[in-house]
Parts: sequence; C-alpha cells; structure tokens
Amino acid sequence: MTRSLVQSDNQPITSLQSLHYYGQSIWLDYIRRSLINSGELQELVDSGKVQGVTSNPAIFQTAIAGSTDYDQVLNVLEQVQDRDALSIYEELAIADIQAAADILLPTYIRTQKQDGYVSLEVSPYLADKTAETIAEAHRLWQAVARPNLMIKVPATPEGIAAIEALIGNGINVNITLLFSQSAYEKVADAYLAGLERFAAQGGNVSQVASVASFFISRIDTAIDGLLNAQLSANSDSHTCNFLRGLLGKSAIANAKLTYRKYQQLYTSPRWQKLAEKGAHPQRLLWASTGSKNPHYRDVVYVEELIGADTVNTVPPVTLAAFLDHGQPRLSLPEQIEAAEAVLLKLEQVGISLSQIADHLLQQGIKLFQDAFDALLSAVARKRETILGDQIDRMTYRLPPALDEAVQMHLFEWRQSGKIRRLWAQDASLWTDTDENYWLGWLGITDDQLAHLDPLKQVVQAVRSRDFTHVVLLGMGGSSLGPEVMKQTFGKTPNFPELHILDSTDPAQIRAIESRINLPRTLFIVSSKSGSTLEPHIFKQYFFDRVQQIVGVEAAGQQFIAITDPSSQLQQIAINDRFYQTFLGLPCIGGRYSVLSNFGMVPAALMGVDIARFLRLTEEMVHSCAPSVPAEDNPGVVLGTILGVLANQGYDKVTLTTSPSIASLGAWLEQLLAESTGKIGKGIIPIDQEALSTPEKYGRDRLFIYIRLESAPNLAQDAAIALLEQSGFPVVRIAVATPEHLGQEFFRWEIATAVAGAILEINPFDQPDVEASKIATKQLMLDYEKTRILSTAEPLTTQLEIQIYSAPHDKDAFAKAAIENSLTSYLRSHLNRLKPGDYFALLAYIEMNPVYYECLQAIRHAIRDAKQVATCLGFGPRFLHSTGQVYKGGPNTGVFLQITNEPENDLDIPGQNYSFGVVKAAQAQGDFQVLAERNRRLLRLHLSQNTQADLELLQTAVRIALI
Ligand SMILES: O=C(CO)[C@@H](O)[C@H](O)[C@H](O)[C@H](O)COP(=O)(O)O
Ligand SMILES: O=C[C@H](O)COP(=O)(O)O
Repeated sequence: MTRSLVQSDNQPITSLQSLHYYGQSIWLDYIRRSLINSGELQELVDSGKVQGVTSNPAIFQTAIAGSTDYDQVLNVLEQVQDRDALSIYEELAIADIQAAADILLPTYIRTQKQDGYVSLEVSPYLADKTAETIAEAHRLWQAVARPNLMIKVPATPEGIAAIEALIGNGINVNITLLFSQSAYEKVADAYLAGLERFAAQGGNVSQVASVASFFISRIDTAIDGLLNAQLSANSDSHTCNFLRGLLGKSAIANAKLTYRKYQQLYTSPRWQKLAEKGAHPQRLLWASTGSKNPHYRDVVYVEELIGADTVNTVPPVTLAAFLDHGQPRLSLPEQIEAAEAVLLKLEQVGISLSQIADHLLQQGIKLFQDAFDALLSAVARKRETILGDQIDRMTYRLPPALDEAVQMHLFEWRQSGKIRRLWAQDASLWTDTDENYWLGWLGITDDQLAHLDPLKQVVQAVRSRDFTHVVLLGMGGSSLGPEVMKQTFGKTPNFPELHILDSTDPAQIRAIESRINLPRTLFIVSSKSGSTLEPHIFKQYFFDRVQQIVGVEAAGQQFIAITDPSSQLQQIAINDRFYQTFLGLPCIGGRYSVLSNFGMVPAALMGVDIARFLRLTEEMVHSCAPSVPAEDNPGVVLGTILGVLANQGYDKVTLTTSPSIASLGAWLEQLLAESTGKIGKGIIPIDQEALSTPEKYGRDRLFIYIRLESAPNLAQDAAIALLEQSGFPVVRIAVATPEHLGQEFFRWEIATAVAGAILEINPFDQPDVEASKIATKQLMLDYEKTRILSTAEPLTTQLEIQIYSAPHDKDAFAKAAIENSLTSYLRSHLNRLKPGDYFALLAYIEMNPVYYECLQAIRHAIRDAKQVATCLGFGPRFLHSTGQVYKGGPNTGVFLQITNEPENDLDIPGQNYSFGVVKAAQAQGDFQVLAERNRRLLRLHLSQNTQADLELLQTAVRIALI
C-alpha cells in the first residue's frame, strides 16, 4: 500500500459514512499477507471503511511476485519441495483468503450476508471452459471453506454458463470482467435461474449471494483512445468540440444505464418470487475504479457511481484519495438521459460500445492470464532457488537469431497454453492422430510411488535367494533405461550384479554367459509388446540353459517378466511358471517407459533405492507441470530449443555426458531419434562422438552438455567452453548426483514431446522401425523354408572384405570400380558427404571394447576430415533406436554397414535357425529398407578375423579421406 489507510485519514469516516447512507458498500480491491498480518485489514474493517475484499490474478501477482511478504514460507524447503508452482500459489492465496474471510466474518453476520465477502478467482485459463470452471469453483469453495467466500468467474459465454450451476449449488459467485449491458443481462438471468434451481432443490436462497463486477475505467481508456485518434485526424472545430465533449464520459454513462437495468430487473415478478424466499439481489459491483487518466479526478469513479444496493471495490490509492477528498452524493440515478445521449453520440462517431466490450473482455482474460503466468513464474523461480541442487539446472547460450526464434516460440507456447494442452493429452498439439493415448508417462512417478510395495517385496524375496547376477533380456525401450542404471550405479553391495543382453551377436551372447553363474542368475525378460523377436529367443536360449542345470520345474523360478497386460510374453511367463510378472502400462510407449516397471524393476533388483530416485524425479515433474509457464518450464525450454533449432538446420544434437553417466547418451539417442525421425524430418542425436575443436564441426550442430557435478571431466568443460565461445549453440545441464538421472529422464521426455509438436510429427510412433522388422521377418521365413539366407553378389572382395552396394546406388561406385580397391570404394562413398549430412556406422558385430575403439577411430577421422556429424550404432540394438531416424528422417545420412562372418554360431533351442542367422537377416533387412528409402549406402562384410579387418578398414578410411 502506498500509504496507511488506517492512520492517515483526516476526514475519518465522513465520506464513507455517506456512501453507506446512500446504500453503497466499499470493498477493497487488494490483498496481500502483510495487509493481514500487520492488522491493517482488521483496522479497515473495524473502522467501517471496508466491508469486503476482492482479489484477482493481477492482485496476487503483485502480492506474491512483487513483495517479500511470502518469503518466510517460500524460503522453507519443505514448503516447496514435492509441489508445483500452482499448488504453492494456491496454498498461499487460500491462506490469505481464509484469513481475510475470518476478519470479515463479523461484517458478514452483522449485515445479514449482504457484505463481508472475500473473492477468489478461478484460473483465467478456464475462461472458455464451463465444466472445468464449475469443477474448479467447487474445489476452491471446499478448500477455502468459508461461508463468506465468493468465487470469481469471468463473464465469458462459458463463464456465464457456469453461473447457474454454481448458484444452483449454493456457491457465492462474483462475475467479473463485465463491460456491457447485454452481458450484464445474461449474468443477471443466470443468477436468477441459479437461485430458482437452488430453491427447487430445497436450498435456502437467503444463504447465497452474488455480485456482478462491472468494469469502469478500462472503458474510458479504450474509448478515449479512439476519440483522441479521431481528434488528431480532425481539424474541424465543431467536430473536435463534439468529440472532446465525449472524453471521459462513456464508462460512467455505461454504468448508469446498467444500473437502471438492474433496478428494472429486480422489480420484476420473477424476482419478487425469489425475494419472498429471502433471496438477495445480485448487486452491481463497480470494478476497475482506480482513475487511470491523470487529468481526471482521482476519485471520479467513486464519486460518480454512488447509488443504493451497489458495491465499489477500490484499490488502496483510490480509497485513500476518497477518504482524503472524496465528495459523495447520490450520483448514479442522476442524468440518465445525458448518459443515453453519450452512448448515442458514440455511435454517431462510429464507436461501437459492444465491440469495445467484446475486445475488453478478451483483453481482460489475456491480462489475467499474463498476470497469472508472471505469478506462477515467480513462484517457480523461488521454488527452484530454495530447492538448490535438489533440482538439475539448465542454462543455454544460442546465437542471437536462434535465441530470438526460441524466445518467440516459448512466448507462443505460453500464450496459447500449449503446455497445459500437452498435460491434458490433447492430440491436436501434434498430428491429431492417437497421441493422446501415449501420454501415460506424464503421471508415472506418482503412480510408481503409490505402488512400490509389491516391488519391494519381490526385491526382498529375490535377495533372500542369493542371486549373484541379474540378466535383463530386452531391446530398445526395454533395455536402454536399465543399461543407464547399471552403468551409472554399478554393483551395489549385497545385491546381484545387473547385465543387459540386447544383441543377437553370438559372441556377445557368449560373453554375457561367461560373466554369470547360471544357477545363481535371475533373468528378466522385458518386452512391452511381449512379441519382440530378440527377447523371445534370448529367453529360449537361457531358459534351456537353466533348465539343463536345475530341471524343467525349477527353471521358471529364475525368470521374471516385465510386459504389458495380455501379451504373448505374459502367457509364456504363466506357462513356464515364471517367478513373477510385472505389468507395464499400455499407455506408455517403450522409449518413455524407463520410470515405469521397465526401468524401475531391474534398478530395484540391482539395489537402487527406487523410492528416493522417484521422489527426486518428482521435483522435475513439478518443475515441468502444466502450470509452469513455458519460459520457466525446464522441459518446455529444452524441447523448444531442440525443435526450433532442428527446424533451422541445427538438427545434429551432440550429446556430451560426464564419463560416469555416459550411458545416458544411448537412452537419449533412442528417445530423440525414434520420436522425432520420421516423414523426412527429425533430430539426429550424436552420442559418444569425442569433443574436438570448433573447426571440426559444421554449423548444423547443437551441443548439449550433461555434466555430473559430483564427477565432472575438465577436458569436456574446456572443450564445451571453447565451442560456446566460437558461437555454437550450447545447452548445459548440471546433474547434481547420479540419483538425479530420473529428473533427466523426465525432462527429456517432456522436451521430446515438445520438440515433436514444433516439428509437427507424432513423437510416439515408430513407423520405420516396423519396416525393417517386416523385412527381417520375411528373410527369416524364407530361410526357414530354404535354409539359405539369400544375399546379393558383392561388387568385389578386397583382402577378404566383401563390398556390397544397393541396387539404386550402383552408379555412385562406377569410378571406384575402375580402381577396384577398398580405398576407392570408401573414397567414392565418403565423398558424397556434404555440409549438413551425417555419417553413420551400422556395425553388426560384437560390441566389445576393441571393436568399439576401432569404429570410434573411423568415425572421428571422418568427422575431422569432412566436418560432418557421425554416429555409431551396433546392430541389432540400434534398429530399436536410431534406426528409425536413419530410415524415416531426412535423407542426409551416408551409411556404412559392417557385418562379419560369425566365428562361432549359436543355436537357438526350439528354432531351426541360429543367432548368427537372425543377426545376418537383421542386417540384411536393415540394408534393404535403407536402400528402398534411397539412402546412400555401402556394406562391408568382414571375415572371421574381424579385428584385423577393422584395423585394415581404419587405414583404408584414412587413405580415402586424403
Ligand atoms: O472484478 C473485480 C472484483 O470483483 C476486481 O478485482 C477487478 O478485477 C479489478 O477491479 C480490476 O481488474 C482492476 O482493473 P484496472 O484498475 O487494472 O483496470
Ligand atoms: O524400443 C522398443 C523395442 O523395439 C522393444 O520393444 P518391446 O519392449 O515391445 O520388446
């Protein structure tokens, strides 16, 4: 308050006493905690200056965002953790409203429910939603739980439609943002209908009250603006005088005529019937009565609007001014004809009051939405400050043009309430197909936390069985999350060690088998669909192996399934008497499933404290809540950067993660590539590419540095700083400890959904992954019939390496064929890389450290020579991940597929094909589909001496790049 209203009144009550004498009540259009805590409101009420209080989102914005009144509460960690900005705001606002209501209760009783009300407004985002407004009004009514509360509802058509229902339920309503007589009539009609409904249900209508908040000063501001524009365009003195005569007249004229309408309405026979039952008329309440034009009297909208059965809600300055020099008179009934003349004259000069009223209503909603957003932003920021390193921080630096585009999008996301639409599962945010079905992950942390007991029990039981190892058999969304947990958390003392199998490579399967103790190993078969080929055959293999040792009856006791309800795997688990089956939620797609049973069950079994992990994750869920405005919503900000930059050609997202959380990259790769890479669009995630100096990169890169604050890598810090200084777009995410990774899972899921909306794709399907599955399946069927995996003839064989091209691509190698060497083919292939392209190694070989290093050396040599982004994927695992964007995304990839002659194949029990055949069919199916999609493609088939061939290849690539 600019001055104390309690102490400085020279003319104590006289001016206000006159208002009461004329039948008008004064309410205070203001609230904040210090007004209550200081005793000032009590004084205002006790001294009879104020008989009610109104609030709105702008008032709470000023109170909470613009003062330190609430810091005592907001600075307490326990008050802000585990909550989102909206619930924190509501708790503060509700406490204020309750306290004010308690102060005003004696007034309410003394005036027999005429005065003594405090108003609380529903969310301005519900202005066009009737059912939601009704629900929110009920919720707030119950939360405040005071008889002298009024719920404020805007006078939009949808808001007006809610009035009857609310009054009919005995809830006091203040209808706000009224600008026109016609809207007022509808509001009054809805009030009467509500009372009739309430009475018909046996309600006591004398218990219900309502006011119609008619806005004043904004009308003058709008119309004076138009009059002044006409004045500056006019030189005719007669016209100018006419126009000048209308300045500052419209709002009061409009109010006077509305008041006349009120008087007519509340003498009607319809009203009489209700009045006989004790109903209170719905009084007109003059709102927006602070004078905005310094040339007008500062109390003009009080002095000119005094009449019986009205309320004027005034801001503190206006109240102080009126107390100081207000001159009350019974002004409302005066000069009604003059008021009519004013409105007629406005029409004559082409000013439509009804159009202005419509505009002001829309603008009023908008202003309250903006104020609400600013308020929620302020709360969100205060919350994050208090949370400190409990919440992962994100900062970014973008080149100015990109930054401007990102800010524009964020503004647009906030303005059009898109984050609310995302949480409301509105498919039209994307392609309006079935996206609404796939958003179950939004509420998964809550859900998991509520159902932890069965998991805890299984973990206990498993521990008592003394397993040394747990092996997860799964692909993509069912394996990459557990892989992050395994790589990040390692082995927990007294818990079994987790291993992941997501490859059909016989050597890789053998490698896993060699690391475990079969009779003391628990197997988790994890597949959402329950019909994916790989986990199915992994299970067959290991079930058979275990069965051979422990017998057919006991084998199932070493198996757990994680799958969606009614899947084929669930049936297998029943048939084979698995120890346990955990079910997934069908409304969560695989790559969004890490925080559900698919990620949490393996993590719990390896000893991660899941309850703590999920609770920490919830902090990010709250930070990304629908109420947190786009600019302060970490998931939305990241997603906007990803989407906007991809649309501007910065579609290679280079993921740099601190070494101890490096496996997060593969999870992110799947999320980004599978979600966004389709219909020729998409983000190309670049994982595990070592950082280099700026000249090695093209201007198609966005660098995202996920830094583990507890174990950072200084070389990464330096390289990122250099890239940032060189003008590359850089996003930095600071992860306090590995336990915060859940926050990143959730942030990135929101971000991916947002990026998907910006790219205008469906981020929840994976159409092109299916294509290679189908091709593989066909090859396998043919194999089962013929026992031959048909394959094309190589172009040539060089030093035991067979070279294959795709039919559509043969011409590209005409020159290479002349020289006919490994180097010449590689040169022709790599020379096709242009700025903006990317290079991908698709390696269908064992994923072991030696091969990995060789392949990494190859990709880095290509990156350095060509300044293109490079990827490395091991087959078949990448088929369930980046495979989607390679086939469905932009045709900017240059692919080198690497296969090898299996040294030691492995049979699959119960099948007439081996793992080697499956892997070969997968590589071939992948090659076929890439070829069908006209991708630039070359395949090298290495001999059994894979390591030597890889070294040879490394040399050949270096020569080819010269
Ligand atoms: O509607 C009510 C009370 O019912 C008020 O709180 C109303 O929102 C305020 O008077 C206005 O928003 C203030 O408007 P203005 O003075 O900023 O034009
Ligand atoms: O990312 C998902 C993989 O394609 C595996 O699917 P799944 O969990 O249904 O077996």
